[in-house]
Amino acid sequence: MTETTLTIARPDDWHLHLRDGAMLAAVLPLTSAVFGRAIVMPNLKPPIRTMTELRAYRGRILAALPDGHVFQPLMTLYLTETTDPRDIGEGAASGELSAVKLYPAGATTNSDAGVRDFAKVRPVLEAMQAADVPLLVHGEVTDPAVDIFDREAVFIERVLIPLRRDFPGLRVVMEHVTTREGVAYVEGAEGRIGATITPHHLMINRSDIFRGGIRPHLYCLPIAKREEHRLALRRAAVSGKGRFFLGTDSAPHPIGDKESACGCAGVFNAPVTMACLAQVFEEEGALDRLERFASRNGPAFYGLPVNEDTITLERGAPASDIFCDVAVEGGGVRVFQPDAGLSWRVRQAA
Ligand SMILES: NC(=O)N[C@@H](CC(=O)O)C(=O)O
Ligand SMILES: [Zn+2]
Ligand SMILES: [Zn+2]
Repeated sequence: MTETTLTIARPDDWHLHLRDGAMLAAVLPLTSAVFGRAIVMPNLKPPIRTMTELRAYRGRILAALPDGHVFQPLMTLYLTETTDPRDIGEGAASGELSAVKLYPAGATTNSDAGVRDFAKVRPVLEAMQAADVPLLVHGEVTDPAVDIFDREAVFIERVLIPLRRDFPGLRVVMEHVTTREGVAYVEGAEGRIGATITPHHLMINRSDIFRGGIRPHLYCLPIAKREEHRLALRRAAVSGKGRFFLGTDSAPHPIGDKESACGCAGVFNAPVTMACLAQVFEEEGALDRLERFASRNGPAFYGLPVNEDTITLERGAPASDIFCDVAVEGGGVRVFQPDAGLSWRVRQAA
């Protein structure tokens, strides 16, 4: 008999963009209705570079939480060539700093303040290794000579392997892994490494971005790759292996910024993440391993307890308005919509 409901420990999102201001207020409730915690990305304009900025941003997130939502934002600092190593020690000691994010300068949305010269951030990486603060990497090289579809694999060879050799005790997460090479590296590497996987990279390949015309709402970075890579990501996600866990990379942008002559990168999936995952895990015959991917492996990697309460997924079409644009002053945000539709939904509290 096929299951019609699935109850799992409340999931967490280990890679989320909440933005700020009106956008934060519009998108946060869609995450906090379902997820217990999220690693909040620091690529605001300007980015979150100091513990003072981090505390203020955390306060704005908590202030934007709807009544009745129990949600813990786990805060990150944006690594720059001028990051103060003392901020790392202070943030780790107080428990306010969950991780530090490395954006190679120019790699993605709001990454201009990122790292160009890795020698300049060595003292910060040393402080992180000493205080056991994880380094989260946007793993793409920015060398324009490297083809966009190869940038993740080249990053592993040119940046990640040497960096981990120099800092063998540093905990590292390859964020939004998109390739067979990324999966193979994370599976085989020694030491403490994990990888987040997004729902959209489990559902689309690069051809989908151009199916019937150019579809800017499927454009994100790292860009979706060939089908063989999507299948490798699926195998990793459903494997149950502790190194792979959910990071939605839900990245809202105003529709006008995506539907543009130079559209920006990011897929907004927060309202449909768990329905998408139930679909993927069912297709893979692995619904029994969804809880590990979404609720257990992440806390284990970050050294946190699994959430004590649960959510229930049920078979059935999601509410008809789930794909409606999310209203934000100055223009809406388009929700990720798989072509095949969705046949699971999160049960709403009675
Ligand atoms: N993933 C994306 O395409 N965009 C993210 C940045 C990022 O995670 O690289 C964003 O902030 O919009
Ligand atoms: Zn990224
Ligand atoms: Zn991201």
